[in-house]
Amino acid sequence: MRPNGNAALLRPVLRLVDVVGEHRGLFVRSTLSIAAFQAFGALASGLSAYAAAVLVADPAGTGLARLLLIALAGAVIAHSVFVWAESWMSHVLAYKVLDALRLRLHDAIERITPGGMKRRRAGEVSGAAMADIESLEWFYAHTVGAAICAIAGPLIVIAALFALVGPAALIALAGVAALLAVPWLMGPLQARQGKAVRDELAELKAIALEGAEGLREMLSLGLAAHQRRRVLDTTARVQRRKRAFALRAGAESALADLVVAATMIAFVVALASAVRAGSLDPALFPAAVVLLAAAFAPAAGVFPMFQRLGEMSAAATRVLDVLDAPALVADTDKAATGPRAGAVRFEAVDFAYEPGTPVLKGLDLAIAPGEHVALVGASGAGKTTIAHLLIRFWDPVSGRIVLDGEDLASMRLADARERIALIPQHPYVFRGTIRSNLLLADPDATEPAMWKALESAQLADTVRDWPGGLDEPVGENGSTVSGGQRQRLAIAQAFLREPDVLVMDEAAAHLDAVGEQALARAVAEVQAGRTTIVIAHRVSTIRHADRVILLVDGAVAAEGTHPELLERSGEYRSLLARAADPGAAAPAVRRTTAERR
Ligand SMILES: Nc1ncnc2c1ncn2[C@@H]1O[C@H](COP(=O)(O)OP(=O)(O)OP(=O)(O)O)[C@@H](O)[C@H]1O
Repeated sequence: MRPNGNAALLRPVLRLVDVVGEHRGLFVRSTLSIAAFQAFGALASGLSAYAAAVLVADPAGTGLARLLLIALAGAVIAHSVFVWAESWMSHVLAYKVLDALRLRLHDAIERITPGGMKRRRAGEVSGAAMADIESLEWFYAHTVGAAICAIAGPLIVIAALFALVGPAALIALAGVAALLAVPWLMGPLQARQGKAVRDELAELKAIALEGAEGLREMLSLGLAAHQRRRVLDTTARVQRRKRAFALRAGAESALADLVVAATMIAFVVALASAVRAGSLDPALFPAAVVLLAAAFAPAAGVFPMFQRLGEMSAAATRVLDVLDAPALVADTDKAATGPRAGAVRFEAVDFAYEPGTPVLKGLDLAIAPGEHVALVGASGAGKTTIAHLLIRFWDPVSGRIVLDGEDLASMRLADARERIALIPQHPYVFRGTIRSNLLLADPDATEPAMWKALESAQLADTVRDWPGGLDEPVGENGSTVSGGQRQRLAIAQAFLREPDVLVMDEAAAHLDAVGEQALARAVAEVQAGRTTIVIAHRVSTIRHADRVILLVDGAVAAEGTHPELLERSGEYRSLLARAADPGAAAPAVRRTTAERR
């Protein structure tokens, strides 16, 4: 066992406990309700046993027996009322805790931007957002109160036992302490085994996902049998880990049962000798035994919490990992006030993703309002980086980017991203319909405005031909729309958003001739009257640009119109030659950023 194993497991869990503190009143009421129903439950058990003993001695049921039965009825009703109250309050609390945790996580994800996600797989983050938050909600809203009562409840019952039977109650105290010690001592082992199960399950999930996503490649490479073996081997490992976990959990339960039985026997023996010695009223004997069982009940209830402590700790660590991630770009409250023309200037911009590996080196670039610029350069030259700096996924290490005379880094993030829009190579299409995706760009867009945007994006005819029209479902991440349609849908969204500056990473993948023409027309429409920076992969786009900027190693190597560059720059000519004849290209030229990620 690692020293302080449980303390280390509890630390991340306790760091988030303030989500309950935000609703202290509700938490206290819910915990008091747990204590109350446990106390009334114990009282009802004790009273029924005592009443039974009294009735045995006085079958007519007069005097004390009648009083005891009335008190018993009262205790049972109070128990039920508090069970109901606790269930109601803990659900309200659960909802509020869930709300608070989701909000914190959402704010953190937004704050750290895709830049901060680079070492985190999207699945890990969404896992933290969904599954981890759900399990933490269970813990904070339903378990922390129960854990407090697991200590407080037995102490109250033992105090009552002490009043009834004297020092024999110390046996109960020792028994409850031993019962709580079982999961506490086993905690670190349980956490290690739980982690092993989760790791193997994650591996199995990844293999299964890979099998589904890479099915075509797997079949064409004849790897189906290999994939089946991987799934079976990992399943076997998962089962082995689960078996070890179950064996330990079973041993834990058996040990707990032994502790309860040993305590019970010692207690009964002690009470029996007290009755024999005449120091205990025999009528109290059954009630005391029943109360001992009632003292164990809340302590046993804390077992599931201990059994999930490792899981809770891992969940809290993953959530904290996201919450603690530093913001890569600082937001301000300052609303942009200046004119909105779409003039962009890079002033001596240096940028590096990793210290010591510069990507942009003293980049100077001035783009006039309404100008159409094509950014070209070999793979890795820094084109996508420029796009990402413009929408502030990162800020420059030094130098500045100026939009209409204002430093982008001092602008409110929401303003900057309203004024500069990015259409990536593979725009994300959200689950829903064409309409719901368009409404994301402008929630107030009217139907005619949506059709107009689709017309301009050369997508209206396609959407009209679909049976659902605007309400055609687009499947998960737009699985039912083609690459070209996806970009045109993003262009339609850009029409609805009306940004001052549009940055577009042109699709590098081969489109069919019709799709290519439609996309070119859509691009031409969306560029009209708007500053546009296109990361260009097609000579047709480059040819139509007002200015072509050739990037080499994060700096401008040449700029001018396409014919000018053809004439002046040997580097430009060889880049175009490589693009026209990919067979001759160095591998780096052909692999795009999207493919590398
Ligand atoms: N998130 C990142 N973390 C670390 N390095 C990165 C990251 N993104 C890009 N780079 C590196 O920065 C350099 C510039 O990349 P960038 O994506 O801007 O090039 P690019 O010109 O757009 O290339 P492509 O045409 O292949 O898309 C490359 O060396 C790349 O490996």
